[in-house]
Amino acid sequence: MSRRKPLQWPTSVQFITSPRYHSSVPASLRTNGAPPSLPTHAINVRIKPITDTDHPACGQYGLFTHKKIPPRSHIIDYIGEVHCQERAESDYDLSLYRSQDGVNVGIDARDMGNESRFINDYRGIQDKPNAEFVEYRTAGGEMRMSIWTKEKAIRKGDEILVSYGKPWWRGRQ
Ligand SMILES: C[S@@+](CC[C@H](N)C(=O)[O-])C[C@H]1O[C@@H](n2cnc3c(N)ncnc32)[C@H](O)[C@@H]1O
Repeated sequence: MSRRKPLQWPTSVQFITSPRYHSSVPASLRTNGAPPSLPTHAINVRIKPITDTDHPACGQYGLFTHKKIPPRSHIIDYIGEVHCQERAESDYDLSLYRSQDGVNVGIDARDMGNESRFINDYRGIQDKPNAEFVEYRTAGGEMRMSIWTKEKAIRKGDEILVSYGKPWWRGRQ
């Protein structure tokens, strides 16, 4: 489905609404073209610049709710370039899965992605994350990473915050 670019979308990043496969991904690990079972985009979120000087990502962007999102609800899929490379230099790369034959598959939203690439880590902002990553498989068998609210609703206007995990931060020390 084609969609208009969200407000605040950076010109240097391609806005995409379905995963792109890098040539490093073997055909056996690619989509079979079946549609996703969950929407890959979110209508209840907005990308906003962070101007609060107490926020550790001040000067960057974050993703905020535009409407209250109930507990245990799908917010958005993490969409980007699916690859089987080492991309330690990308701050937008997350691990999707490790195949049975030991191939690591990642999703890198540095150069292309959707609104989910603006979700910050909770550290230094809130006591705990209000959202979490959840892996799932589409009806066609394609692995996806999605972001869901946790046990509490996220209020309208709040920043969506996940945990990137300790290894992510260790890799940047
Ligand atoms: C996936 S991006 C998140 C979106 C980013 N803020 C932006 O505007 O593009 C990850 C980067 O956001 C920043 N970031 C996210 N959470 C942070 C936090 N809790 N403290 C400091 N920086 C954070 C770091 O620069 C990190 O490399």
